[in-house]
Amino acid sequence: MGRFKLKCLKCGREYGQQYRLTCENDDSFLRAEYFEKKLELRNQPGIGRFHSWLPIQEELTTAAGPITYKSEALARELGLSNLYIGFSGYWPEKEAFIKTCSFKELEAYPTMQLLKENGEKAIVLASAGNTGRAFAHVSALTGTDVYIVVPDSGISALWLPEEPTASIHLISMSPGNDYTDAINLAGRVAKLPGMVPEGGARNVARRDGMGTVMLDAAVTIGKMPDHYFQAVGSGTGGISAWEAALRLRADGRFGQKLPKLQLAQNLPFIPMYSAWKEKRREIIPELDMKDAKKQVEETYATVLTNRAPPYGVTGGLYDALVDTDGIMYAVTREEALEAKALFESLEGIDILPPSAVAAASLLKAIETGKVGRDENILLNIAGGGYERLKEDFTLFLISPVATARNPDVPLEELNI
Ligand SMILES: Cc1ncc(COP(=O)(O)O)c(C=O)c1O
Repeated sequence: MGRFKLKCLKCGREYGQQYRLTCENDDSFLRAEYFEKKLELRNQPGIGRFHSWLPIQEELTTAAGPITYKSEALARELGLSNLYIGFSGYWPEKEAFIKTCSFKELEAYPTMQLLKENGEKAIVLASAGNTGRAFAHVSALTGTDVYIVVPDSGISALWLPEEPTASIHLISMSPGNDYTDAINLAGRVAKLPGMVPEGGARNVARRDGMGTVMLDAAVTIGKMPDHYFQAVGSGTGGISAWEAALRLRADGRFGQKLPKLQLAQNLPFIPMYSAWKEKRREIIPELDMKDAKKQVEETYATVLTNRAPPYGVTGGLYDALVDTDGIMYAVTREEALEAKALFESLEGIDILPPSAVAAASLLKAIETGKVGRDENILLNIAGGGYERLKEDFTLFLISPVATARNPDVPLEELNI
């Protein structure tokens, strides 16, 4: 028996339960409509708790999942009385067991499960680093084949807390290619027979997996937070938080006001910030990311550099920002580094660069009066605990099976 249907957000066309990324009529997002309208927590240790709103049949049993806790030290320092930290990473003392250290693992488990339930064999994705690591880890655990295309800047992020398996096929790109080049090459590889494109933000399993950060926060706090802080590159996490909030609102037990999305990009690469500042649905490359490749190279949090984010598409980040009366921030490298040091010294766990950008945006929001001292604030620390993980695990680098010169190389050359 099915648990959900897919619905096109533009034309309303409905599809049954399947691995589908697009509507046949238009380019809008599809959204999962679950038959369970109330969130009913399952007795699982991690993300599987939120089975009600994950697009899969079988419950996930992994210990990896989002955790939420109320900050004391950072909250005191910032003068906030209800600051909650959503932490996706490794921090066993807080029961956080995401061993690839980012919320991308929350996307990977339901996506790979949905793939399996639909009888598909191999999935193809592009990654700036963290997503690839997450999918490689789940591939190592499940044996499902993954083809991961990563730009040179992301290769050092492709490590695992276990020995890599033959099911992981890593394709690197030579220097000069960025994340968007990796997306373009992955798109071509995905057209080979037997391959399924992962789909990025179009993949409902990815979005609803990431949405569990908001669900966990609402369950922990007892209601939806007033504000949601996250650093964005594609914006998928922001879209996911919004969609999760829509479901929580319809549930009725978690409040009726949608959390205000407060999202950050890292200077100098800030296309969505730049477009949203003018309330434009379109990103205009000449205005919003002039000299994009150079900007990308200069950006501290490299995973936040997507040149083709799902911003203007129906159901994308622009719609999420409009619906939640959202705000975007542009954060400098120095601001991020300062916020990282502050967070780590007060909260006692190391965090990844994008999380530092998110923390810096919270500091800006306080300075400019964009949050009230007593409001419920959710700071999504979407990646962290890497240093903590190294204390407990040996890490293994994944070796590429091929290196591509550019996104247009003949695929035979890659020998995959
Ligand atoms: C730790 C972390 N935070 C934030 C992001 C941005 O995610 P998105 O823009 O897809 O929401 C990423 C992307 O890789 C990430 O790895």
